[in-house]
Amino acid sequence: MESGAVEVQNSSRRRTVESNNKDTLIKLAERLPKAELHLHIEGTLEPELMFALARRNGVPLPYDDVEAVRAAYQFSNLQEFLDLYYQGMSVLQTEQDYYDLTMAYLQRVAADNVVHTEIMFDPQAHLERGIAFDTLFSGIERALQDGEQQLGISYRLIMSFLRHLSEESAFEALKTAEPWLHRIDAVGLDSGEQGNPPDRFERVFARCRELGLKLTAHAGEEGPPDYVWQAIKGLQVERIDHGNRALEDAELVKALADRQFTLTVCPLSNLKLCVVNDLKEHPMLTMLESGLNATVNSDDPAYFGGYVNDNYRALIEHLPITREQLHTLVRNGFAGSWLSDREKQHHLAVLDSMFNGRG
Ligand SMILES: Nc1ncnc2[nH]cnc12
Ligand SMILES: [Zn+2]
Repeated sequence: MESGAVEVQNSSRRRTVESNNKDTLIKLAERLPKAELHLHIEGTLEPELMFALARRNGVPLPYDDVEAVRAAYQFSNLQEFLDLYYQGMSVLQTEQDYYDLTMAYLQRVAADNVVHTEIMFDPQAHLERGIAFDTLFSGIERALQDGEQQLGISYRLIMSFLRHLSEESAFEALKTAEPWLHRIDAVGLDSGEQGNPPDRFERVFARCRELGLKLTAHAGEEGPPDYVWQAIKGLQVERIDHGNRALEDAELVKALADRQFTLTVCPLSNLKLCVVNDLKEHPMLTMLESGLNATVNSDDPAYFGGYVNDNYRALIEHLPITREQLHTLVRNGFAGSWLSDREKQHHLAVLDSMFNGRG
């Protein structure tokens, strides 16, 4: 055979081997037990449920059908998504609506082998529509309790403050939540990042710390590395949600790596919101190679086209990720969770044995 033809044959064989390896890795990722640490429950509202709840509650929707809703999910930045996200959640009115929303998410991720989830909810977005805290909280919590019993998915609850609103509004939400605080594990900070620096929320986060709540914040999704510094120094968070833009500041990367911060990274969200232009350019492997404890999460799966396994699959398809790196990512999910040390050790041991071929 001509040497050119041999080369073509070799390179096509190489591609087949690579794609077989990727398929094997995807199948492994799908069946591994996983933790999800970055999930907005309101972002799990699938168009079908949105329509069902709109009908149930007599809420008008500006769409003719579910296809029209899906077609509208084209975003060029975070704010364009947030506008539809806040509009979509207007169909949530009763305790049963919040239950149905949460249970649908749990049933969906049980199929992805998620065994632990730490979910965020945005109370201000519901309180300002006249929904009582008890209504939303009871529905979400009842589904989480049923999910734990029926599906074996453990959970933690994160109450998130909306950063486009004032710190005073965050304090009001905290006051409203007081009777339920012993059933809430952590607080977070989300919504439009640009122009809404973490510093503005230092006092409310200090108060939450005093109350014994754990702390996290979205930072470095669209906002500059300085917002990540503010989150770790000013708010004194224990985790960073997203953190992509931390990579622009070598000193910050070193600080996050030295202090073993967990970053809750969301690949399909990053693609949909144009934080990255192509998944081939996603910084996940750079994060791992820089010693950052990155994890894989879905953020708002109903809006971004995928749940946890879809995010793993997308990463494996687009990046030269190794089996060891997959192991690290799934491990980081449990290690960075707010499970007890004993629970973490249990999950990590199961995971390690699956990777070592004994699972
Ligand atoms: N990706 C995201 N960033 C900031 N706030 C959000 N609220 C829901 N999803 C969000
Ligand atoms: Zn988020």
